[in-house]
Amino acid sequence: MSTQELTRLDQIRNDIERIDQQIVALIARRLTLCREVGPLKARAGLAAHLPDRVRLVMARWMEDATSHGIDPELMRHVSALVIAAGEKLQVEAIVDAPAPAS
Ligand SMILES: C=C(O[C@@H]1C=C(C(=O)O)C=C[C@H]1O)C(=O)O
Repeated sequence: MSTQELTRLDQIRNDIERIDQQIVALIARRLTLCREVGPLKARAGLAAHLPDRVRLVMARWMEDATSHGIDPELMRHVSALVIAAGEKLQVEAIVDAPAPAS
């Protein structure tokens, strides 16, 4: 491998690591919002898991994947994991939430 190629490999790996940090930060932000929505939905009598909404959100991830030229099946799996993690946090937030003043 030439010195030029080794330099390029280093650059690419640095870019990948930066992107990984951004992905984690964005997922953390999304999960924080999902947690916040839990008690609001509970007060509105809505379940943490809403199948119609999940279908819509997953379809959007998959459409976006297609428009970026990547496999929508990858995003089906990723979105399912991210959504399930958010729903778990919602349930925990509902259990932890103080009872509303009547
Ligand atoms: C965040 C919500 O709650 C759940 C999580 C969703 C998500 O992570 O996108 C979508 C629907 C619900 O199953 C919501 O109702 O908007």
